[in-house]
Amino acid sequence: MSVLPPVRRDRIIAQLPQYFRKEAALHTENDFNNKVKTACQEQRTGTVGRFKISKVIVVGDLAVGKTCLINRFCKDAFDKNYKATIGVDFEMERFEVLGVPFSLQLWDTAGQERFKCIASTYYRGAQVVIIVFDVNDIASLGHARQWLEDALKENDPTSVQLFLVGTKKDLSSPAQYSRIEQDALKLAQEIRAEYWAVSSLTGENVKEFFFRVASLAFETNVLAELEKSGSRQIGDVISECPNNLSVIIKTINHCCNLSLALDVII
Ligand SMILES: Nc1nc2c(ncn2[C@@H]2O[C@H](COP(=O)(O)OP(=O)(O)OP(=O)(O)O)[C@@H](O)[C@H]2O)c(=O)[nH]1
Repeated sequence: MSVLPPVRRDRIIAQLPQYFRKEAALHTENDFNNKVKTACQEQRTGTVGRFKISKVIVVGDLAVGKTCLINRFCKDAFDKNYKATIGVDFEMERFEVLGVPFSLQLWDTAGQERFKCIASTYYRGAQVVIIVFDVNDIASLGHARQWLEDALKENDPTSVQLFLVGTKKDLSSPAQYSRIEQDALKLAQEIRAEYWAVSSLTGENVKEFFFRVASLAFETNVLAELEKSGSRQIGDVISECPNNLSVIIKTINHCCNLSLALDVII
């Protein structure tokens, strides 16, 4: 029996949320993968839905707005006073995707240099890396590659899903914003990240962004589970082969000619 309360109604995802910019999206499908949808309908999602929690790390320069981004989504709160994160902090967020429970563990890490070595010890095991920069501070975008490199040192680069997120959109004029967006899109394409721009002050795009993160992480996890169970089936067949082969060989030995043996086997 589950002791957890039901998932909040505003954390239920029934449709794949769309990307922010087509040119820097992890994928551009309009809907969840068909195999994933079928697996969810048939309740064949393996560990996803029972034990699976995806680890998400949020990294980026100091004061770019990592804590505010997480707090806007998880607590619907915004604090205009800056309080540096010391080391790390984390929030759990529960979703229901295509009827299946799914949780994200959101790790808020410190951007300040002196706390970086504590924070980096928590990078390991991340399935999603969110690199945050301030759209009003081009230097913070320039440092994104270094944050990525540090995060990937602790993780398998081929299995991590990357997001590049520009914050504080409310502080930037449309002209200023569109200039930095060009650079951000270019970088996102180069590092194969999905690009988003948000404001934690107004809440613009914050929920959409985290719904997209949860959905893509969920989809990847279910596909991995399906692959695992598929290779298990092939493995089972292979492990049965020696038996089948020995039956065939024995049958051939007992029959006086090959065509008779084949008749018996088939
Ligand atoms: N106007 C505006 N201010 C923001 C926004 N997001 C964050 N801020 C402000 O930026 C400052 C830094 O925000 P934090 O979320 O604490 O930054 P951080 O990246 O977590 O900082 P570290 O913990 O030091 O790494 C705070 O004063 C916030 O109020 C936003 O979307 N709009």
